[in-house]
Amino acid sequence: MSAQIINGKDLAQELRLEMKEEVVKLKDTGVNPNLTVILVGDNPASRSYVKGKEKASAQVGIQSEVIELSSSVTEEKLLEIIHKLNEDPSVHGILVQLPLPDHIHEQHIIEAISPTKDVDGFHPINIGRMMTGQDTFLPCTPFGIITMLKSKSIPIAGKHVVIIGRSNIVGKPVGQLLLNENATVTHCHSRTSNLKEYTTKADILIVAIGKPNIIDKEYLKANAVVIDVGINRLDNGSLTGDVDFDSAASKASYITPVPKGVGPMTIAMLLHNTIKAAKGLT
Ligand SMILES: Nc1nc(=O)c2c([nH]1)NC[C@@H]1CN(c3ccc(C(=O)N[C@@H](CCC(=O)O)C(=O)O)cc3)C=[N+]21
Repeated sequence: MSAQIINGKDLAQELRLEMKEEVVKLKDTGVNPNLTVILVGDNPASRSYVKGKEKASAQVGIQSEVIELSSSVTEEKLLEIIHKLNEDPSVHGILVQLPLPDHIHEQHIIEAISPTKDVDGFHPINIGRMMTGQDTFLPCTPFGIITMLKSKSIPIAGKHVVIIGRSNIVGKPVGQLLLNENATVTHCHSRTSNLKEYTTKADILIVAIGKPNIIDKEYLKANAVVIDVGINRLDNGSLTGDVDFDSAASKASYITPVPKGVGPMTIAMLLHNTIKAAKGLT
């Protein structure tokens, strides 16, 4: 193995310690940062992510509330709850855990959250601000990825970044953020023909496919930086990424593991956004 591991768990811990001090100062000014999470239904994965958010919030002194709703809740009822939270000055950040049940239109929910409390960075206003390079809430996973690259002083400007995946929460925004950092960005996806032709030209490869261990060293250029955004739960209960870690690590210069990679950074950036919201900065 030759690659250096970018440990997101350790970096997230460092960031939480810094944020903890910031929260102490905020509290001295009479502001108690609050993140309210809405969890609909009882998908075990969603529940476990929400637990992670609660634990991380507690560590930095952010008050977190979880509103649990039955999977049969109506869209109307969910919208009503969001409107109340929008009006509540003690709530700084609102996060509706995705995915939602099929009878609820995700986009209606995302657009109902006040852009000033949208700590996920999913509201079209905040996406538009991100696209035009303005200060706003950045989507947590892309923001976490950029923070990991910067933590190792990995150059971005002028580098060729290839992204596999085009979701609204990872693939599209991470490309935009890296473009803002002056990278040359290529987006690949399920309809890309001859994927390897692109990935083997990547200085930085970001993998967000959702299939366990499918990207190995054959897809890499020598000394590439590999960021694995996949979170796949295997039948034996273990968690694995989209990248075949051992194979890729033998050829890459830097690589993120799963677990302890991008996941914990996503949560750290959510806390960052909540503090930003509590300061009233957007
Ligand atoms: N509105 C919304 N915002 C989200 O940010 C959001 C969401 N919905 N829905 C689900 C996805 C997924 N997600 C993760 C966050 C942390 C870990 C994480 O910390 N993972 C640990 C392992 C956790 C474990 O062991 O289960 C790790 O990779 O080391 C994973 C996944 C946030 N999401």
